[in-house]
Amino acid sequence: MSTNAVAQPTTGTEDEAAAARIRAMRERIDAIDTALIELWQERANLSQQVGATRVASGGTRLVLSREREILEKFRSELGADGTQLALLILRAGRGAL
Ligand SMILES: C=C(O[C@@H]1C=C(C(=O)O)C=C[C@H]1O)C(=O)O
Repeated sequence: MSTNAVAQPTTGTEDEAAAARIRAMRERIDAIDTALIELWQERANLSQQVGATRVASGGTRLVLSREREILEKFRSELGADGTQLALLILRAGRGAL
């Protein structure tokens, strides 16, 4: 390896055919992770804008009935992990209370 070579994460197998398949699947995983991060940030920004718009018009920062709907949607699609994920998503959109 030359001194400028970038270290690649190991595939965890010595089998070259399996390693090639793993590398290909990891490309898609990396693309999904990038999309998730972008969507996470876009959603948090939108959620904060909704809250600011509502407060500026005399409303409340949060609407708990709407948050319950979102929690239920994630729970029904993803089970208990969905509930935990939705709680994190909602928290990201709140910013500093
Ligand atoms: C974004 C909103 O404001 C708040 C944030 C929510 C969210 O992040 O989904 C949901 C309800 C509100 O507590 C909204 O009312 O839609």
